[in-house]
Amino acid sequence: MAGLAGRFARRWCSGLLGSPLQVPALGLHVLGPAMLASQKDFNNAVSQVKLLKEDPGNEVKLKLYALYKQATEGPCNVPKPGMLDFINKTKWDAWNALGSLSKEAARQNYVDLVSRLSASSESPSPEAPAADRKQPESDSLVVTSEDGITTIRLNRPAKKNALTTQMYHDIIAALQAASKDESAITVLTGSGDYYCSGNDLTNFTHLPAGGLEEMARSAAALLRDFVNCFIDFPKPLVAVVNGPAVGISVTILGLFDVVYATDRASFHTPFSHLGQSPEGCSSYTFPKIMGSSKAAEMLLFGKKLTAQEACAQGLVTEVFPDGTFQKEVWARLKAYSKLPPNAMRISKQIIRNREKEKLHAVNAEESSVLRERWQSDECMNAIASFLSRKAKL
Ligand SMILES: CCCCCC/C=C/C(=O)SCCNC(=O)CCNC(=O)[C@H](O)C(C)(C)COP(=O)(O)OP(=O)(O)OC[C@H]1O[C@@H](n2cnc3c(N)ncnc32)[C@H](O)[C@@H]1OP(=O)(O)O
Repeated sequence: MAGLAGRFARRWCSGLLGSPLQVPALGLHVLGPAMLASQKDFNNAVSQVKLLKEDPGNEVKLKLYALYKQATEGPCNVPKPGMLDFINKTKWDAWNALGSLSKEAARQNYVDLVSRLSASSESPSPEAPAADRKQPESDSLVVTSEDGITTIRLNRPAKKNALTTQMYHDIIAALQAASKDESAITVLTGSGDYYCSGNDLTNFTHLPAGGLEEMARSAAALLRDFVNCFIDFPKPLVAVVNGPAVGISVTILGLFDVVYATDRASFHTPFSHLGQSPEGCSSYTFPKIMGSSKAAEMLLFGKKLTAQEACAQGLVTEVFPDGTFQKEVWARLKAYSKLPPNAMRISKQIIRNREKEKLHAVNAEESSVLRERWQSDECMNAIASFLSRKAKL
C-alpha cells in the first residue's frame, strides 16, 4: 500500500511539474481590464515557476496548472477522464472548477500566485506574514500564514487583548483574506496571558458628532458585520484559547468549528453586570450547545466557567495543560492542515449551511437589541463604573 502511495505521489508530482501550474475558485480575483497582467507578465511568471527554490506542494501546483490552462486555452473543453485515471481527473477537476473565468483574469491570478510563491520562498522568517494579504492597520492584530494555517493573533497583551474598534475592522479584513488565501485552516488566538477581555470598554467613550445614538447605531452595524464574518467563514476555524476569555470573545466561540483551551482559561460573559445583552449568536448557539439552563447561568447571571467546565458543557473541544498547551495544539493543527482542504471546506458547508439563515437572523436581532442597551442608564453606569475603576468583573 505504501509503495503504491509513493508511486502515486511521485507520478503526481512529476506530472504537475511538467506543466505550468494554479487557485481555488474562491481565491480568484475579479479585476477590471485596466489592472490585468500582460502576456509578457504571464510569460515571465511561467518562467519564474521553474526557478522556485522550494517545491510549493501538490495543491499549489494544481492551482497553477488549472490557471495556466484557463489562461492559455480558456474554459475546460476536454472530456472528463475516467474515474481510475486519478491524476488527469484531478487536473481536469481543477481546470473545470474555474468555470467561465476569462483568460485575462486567469492570467492575472496566475501572475499573482507566482509572485506570492516567489516572495514566500525568499522569506527567511519561519512565520512569514501572508504575502498576499494587506496587513492590519494597527499592531494590535498580527496575521501570519505558515504550514497551511493562517493565524490571526490579538496582540494587545497590556490591555488583555481588549478589542478596539480598529481591531474589529482588522479582524473582518483578516477573515475575508483568510477565506480566500491558500491556507487550509484559520486560527484565532491571543498574545500574552489573556485570550481576550472582550470589547474595549473605552470604545464607548469616543462619542461621534451624532452623540450616543449615533455611537450605538454604528457600533451595532460593526458588531453585525463582525459576527457575520464568523457565520460565513468557509474554512475550518479554530480558537486557540491561550488564557481567560471575556464577553464577545466567548460568545463567538459557538461559531468556531473547534475550540482548544489551556487549563488556565476561563469563560466569562458578564452581560447583565454591564447592562448589556448577549451577542455573537450566543442567545441561539449556547442553549443549543449546553442546554437552556446552563446557557442562562452564563448569559443572564454571568457565571464564569473554568476550562474544564466549558469543555464539559461542549463549548470547548479539549483542554490542555498550560505547560504543553502551545506545543500540543500547534502540532495537532499542523497535522490537520495537511488534510485535503476542499474536503474540509465542503464538510464544513454541509455541517453549517442549514443553520446560516437562522444565525444571520439571530445576529441581526442581537445587534439591534444591543443598540438600545448601549443607550440605557444601566449600561452607561456599568461602563462609567469600570472606567472609574470602581468595579472589576
Ligand atoms: C463594535 C462593538 C461591539 C461590541 C460587542 C459587545 C461586546 C461585549 C463584551 O465584550 S462585554 C465584556 C467587556 N469586557 C469587560 O467587561 C472586561 C473588563 N476588564 C476587566 O474586568 C479586567 O480588566 C480583567 C478581569 C479582564 C483583567 O483584570 P486584571 O488581571 O486585574 O487586569 P487589569 O484590569 O489591570 O487590566 C490590565 C489593563 O487592561 C485594561 N483592560 C482590560 N480589559 C479591558 C476592556 N475590556 N476594556 C478596556 N480596557 C481593558 C485595564 O483597564 C488595564 O488598563 P490599565 O493598565 O489600567 O491602563
